[in-house]
Amino acid sequence: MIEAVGLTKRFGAKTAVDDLSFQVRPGAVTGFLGPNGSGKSTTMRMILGLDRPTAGHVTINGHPYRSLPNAPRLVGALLDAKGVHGGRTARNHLLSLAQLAGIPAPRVDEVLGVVGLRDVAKRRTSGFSLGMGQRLGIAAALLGDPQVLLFDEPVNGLDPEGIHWVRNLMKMLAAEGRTVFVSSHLMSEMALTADHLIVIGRGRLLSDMSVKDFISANSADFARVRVPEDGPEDRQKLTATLIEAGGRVLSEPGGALRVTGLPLPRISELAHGCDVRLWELSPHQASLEEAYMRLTQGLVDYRSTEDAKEALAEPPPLDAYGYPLGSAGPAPAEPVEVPQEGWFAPPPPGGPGPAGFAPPPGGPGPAAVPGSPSPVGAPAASSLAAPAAAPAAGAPAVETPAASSAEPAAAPAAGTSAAAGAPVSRTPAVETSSAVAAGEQTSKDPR
Ligand SMILES: Nc1ncnc2c1ncn2[C@@H]1O[C@H](COP(=O)(O)OP(=O)(O)OP(=O)(O)O)[C@@H](O)[C@H]1O
Repeated sequence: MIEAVGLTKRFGAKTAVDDLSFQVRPGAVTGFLGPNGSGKSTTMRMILGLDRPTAGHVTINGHPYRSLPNAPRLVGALLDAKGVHGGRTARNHLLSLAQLAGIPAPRVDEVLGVVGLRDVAKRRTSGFSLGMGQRLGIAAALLGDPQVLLFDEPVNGLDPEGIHWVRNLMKMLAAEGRTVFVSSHLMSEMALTADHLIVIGRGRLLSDMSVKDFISANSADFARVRVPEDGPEDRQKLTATLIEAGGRVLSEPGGALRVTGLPLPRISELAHGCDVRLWELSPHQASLEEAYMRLTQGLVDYRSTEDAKEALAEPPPLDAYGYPLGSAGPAPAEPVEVPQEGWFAPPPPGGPGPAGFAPPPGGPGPAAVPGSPSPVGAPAASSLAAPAAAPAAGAPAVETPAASSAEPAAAPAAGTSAAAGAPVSRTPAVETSSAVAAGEQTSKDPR
């Protein structure tokens, strides 16, 4: 089990990880989600002893990584698939890691087979594609047959077959009782792979719950209602009736109505009562992506300039459910259009989130992006506070090499699977432990 308590990391004035406490339990795949720059990699690096926490601590099976007896056999990690020495063959790369960790050579061939790289085992890694590099990184993580596995964006660059393979691998590792902690930006993939989610935003914990609970806590189920296309007046009549009965009605691009607040049988009765035929009445649940976007949309640091322009728009006044005022007004009413971003999720019943699910202090909280429904009282136009075009300006001084040397001098057992994920051998001549920490330290984009 991985346990973080009050974990905090500051880089100069920048707080990358802020008082984070969570547990990652064995026997499940735990997804680690958060917008770009929210502190996922930094958290993983602290778990692996590659960054020293400014405050708090994190342990694996009760010990800090650096105090673990036989760490390479207990913990495996993929942090940066590009962190391999391009002049070496895949097999030699793994062999060197295995030797450093006291792992017998036959295991190298075994993991090469597991990740599907046996045929290219004798090729130099400099010629590897992104996907092949990912597979090699995963092989390195698996080398010690560890009980605890960390993967930072493992499906990056993989083709659909590769993504499917990683999904099954993660599930299989968890089913064997291992602790699997995996970060990803691919929500659809996370929805299929993870059992549990830890979501952070600007370094702070936003959510720690099962995927199912996360979706229902951050979005509402809705009914899709479709009337015959030749009856616009029927659509209007039904909309007015549904709103009058207490429903919330949004209009989807294809002409269907998205209804929340009324159970399906009630919608059916109301339609019958106002003599409107239905072509569709179906229950729907928001996707993980929609629920995630709803939770984190106010906490995104880096946004496209188009979105930034959008942020200049005045948000519409909203009612207590987070819908634009007027959508629940007296009949006749036109349904309000579903926002077109493609990720709109209706807010959960009763407010912006579950009890105890508070947005970080000072943060805009969920649903604060103008143009999309948000709960009353949520600070608006938060993205103005974090201009997309100037991430570097907002970033504090990147930790200098001198400052980096304040990091633990000895990296976690070089040659462990964890170190394998780091650029251990980026420079052929420099393969010392401290090079691992220093190399990783500077490998991040100075965002
Ligand atoms: N060595 C460093 N020096 C200064 N700032 C850093 C350093 N490493 C990370 N940061 C900053 O800390 C914040 C968190 O970065 P981190 O890489 O942990 O985020 P992330 O969630 O992994 O992002 P992504 O999803 O883009 O990989 C960012 O603002 C980043 O710029």
